[in-house]
Amino acid sequence: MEATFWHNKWETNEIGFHEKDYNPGLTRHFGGLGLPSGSRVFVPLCGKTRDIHWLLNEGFKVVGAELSELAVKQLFEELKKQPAVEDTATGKIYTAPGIQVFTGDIFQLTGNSIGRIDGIYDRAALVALPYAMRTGYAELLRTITDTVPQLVITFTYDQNQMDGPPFSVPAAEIEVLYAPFYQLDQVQDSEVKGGLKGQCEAKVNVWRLTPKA
Ligand SMILES: C[S@@+](CC[C@H](N)C(=O)[O-])C[C@H]1O[C@@H](n2cnc3c(N)ncnc32)[C@H](O)[C@@H]1O
Repeated sequence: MEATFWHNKWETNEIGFHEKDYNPGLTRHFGGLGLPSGSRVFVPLCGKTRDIHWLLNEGFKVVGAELSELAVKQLFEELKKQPAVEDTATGKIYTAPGIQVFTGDIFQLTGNSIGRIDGIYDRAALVALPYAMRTGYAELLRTITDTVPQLVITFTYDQNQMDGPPFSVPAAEIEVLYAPFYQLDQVQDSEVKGGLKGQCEAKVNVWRLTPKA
């Protein structure tokens, strides 16, 4: 998707992807990554997800990446945290105790810029990207985080019935993207109640990715 697509979504408040409650896949399965409290968790394409509140409450440190500065401002307001804002060549960095969010295109990030990462939480990030971008995205995550454990939440549905985002990312694609580097465990495979966007039958899948030794 073009950046303008997402900026427009935030400006018009068409953010149906934003969940009011913590994602059940996160609360049920994040512990399975085995990350100790205090670990730095990368949340790519983070929007203003409430899941960041949960991670912080659980004692994790959060590093986010988000294109829309409007989303990032709302995130900090809702967290009731006053950020320090630093201007860099690739975008602004919002920082407050326990959290740092990089605004701008995630593909501009490097391992040096984000620092050490211990785990990744991907909800509505991989599935937000069209097929042509997903290989580059998976490679980017591995490169800038040194192949750390991930919890990845995806949807599967008949892509002929509906356009993304969110896109359908079937198990076979998860295997192509991640199996060379990770042991894959599908820890949840459940129906989306009422269908995706109320339009088509879909499943929500939660994947635990454990780095291969
Ligand atoms: C479907 S939303 C999911 C947001 C969040 N993960 C959640 O669960 O609510 C995808 C988000 O990715 C952001 N985004 C899209 N392309 C991006 C890019 N290239 N770099 C950084 N953020 C991007 C959008 O602005 C949007 O907030």
